Amino acid sequence: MAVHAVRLPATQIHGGISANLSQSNRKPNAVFRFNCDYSKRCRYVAALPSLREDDEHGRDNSVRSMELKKILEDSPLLPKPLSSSQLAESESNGSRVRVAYQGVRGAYSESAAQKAYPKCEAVPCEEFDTAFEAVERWLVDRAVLPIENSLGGSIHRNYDLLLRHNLHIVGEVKLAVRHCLLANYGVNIEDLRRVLSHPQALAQCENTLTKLGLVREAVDDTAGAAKQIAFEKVNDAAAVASAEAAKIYGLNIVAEDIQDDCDNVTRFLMLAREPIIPGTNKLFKTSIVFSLEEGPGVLFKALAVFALRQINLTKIESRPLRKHPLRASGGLKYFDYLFYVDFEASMADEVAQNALRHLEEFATFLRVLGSYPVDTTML
Ligand SMILES: O=C(O)C(=O)C[C@]1(C(=O)O)C=C[C@@H](O)C=C1
Repeated sequence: MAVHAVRLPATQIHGGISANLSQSNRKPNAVFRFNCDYSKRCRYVAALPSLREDDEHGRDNSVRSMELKKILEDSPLLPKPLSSSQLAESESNGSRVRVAYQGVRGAYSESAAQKAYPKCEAVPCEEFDTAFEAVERWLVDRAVLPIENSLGGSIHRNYDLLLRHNLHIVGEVKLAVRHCLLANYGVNIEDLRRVLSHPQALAQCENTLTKLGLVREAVDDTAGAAKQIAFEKVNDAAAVASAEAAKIYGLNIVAEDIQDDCDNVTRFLMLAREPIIPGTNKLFKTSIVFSLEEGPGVLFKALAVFALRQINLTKIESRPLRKHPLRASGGLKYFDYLFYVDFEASMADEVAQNALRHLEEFATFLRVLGSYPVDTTML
């Protein structure tokens, strides 16, 4: 068993995090952990004979202590002291980082977590909120959550949670999503009446599912749907999920690439307790959220602060301002909104700082959610 800085009941360490997070909100003692079995180490050290003046072969103490040192250094059971190069490496590949994602094993979000932090320990969470809280309470180091999809659009829940929680966006990762139709072995496509999946996944396969005439049933995540089909051994239903989920839950792929467009990409956000220091050495993006007074042209004016400075906007999303969703004016009621904007510039760029200073002059609220490197990988 790995030694974890945050002690959780075994079910939480191995089985993911459920919605009840009240058990632990302590900070860990150390950020880095060693993958070493300490109980084995104690047994190993105790088994070593104690140092005497000389041993049965007549070797003196200094020779023996060198041998001992070598044994201890070479032992795979003992942790090696961390070196600076290891620290730098673990930061770049995410090793030893615990990353929360929503769903069960085999979910696309798990693949996104692994793409973002290649050697991380991916920790499944029941809900999006749980993943946010797990980071806030130091149960994990990061969360990787979907924010938008090229076919299905925005994942509104996560926009709302970004504002409700105090995490920072430290990166983004784009994942090509290729859906399969999974059923139990022996079940043919003609036997199917129902299909289970995450609502986003069902929406991304709208055309295929309509052609097949299947009744949609929404569940928490794609891999959860696959798990349910396998565990309940149903023969009239299939799951929309990944080929990876088929392997994990022992299902048969009855149809491949069933998404409505071959370019089906989901963008995920990497979230952390602390922001990263924005740079100018690569392409950066900044995400902000703001609200405005009601009135003609106010949104036009807000977006002009970027246009005037040649700053490219990559996303704009509006969400109801939950605590004050309606505003009364002149006997009429207006909806009140929050605007989420992503723009292509780093907060280290003076031009971006000027744009936000300008926006601040008339925005009723403004928060920078993060300034982070753009995911430029080709999909
Ligand atoms: O259900 C999953 O596998 C997820 O990771 C969730 C999710 C989403 O929320 O959009 C992620 C990627 C796909 O777009 C479909 C579903």
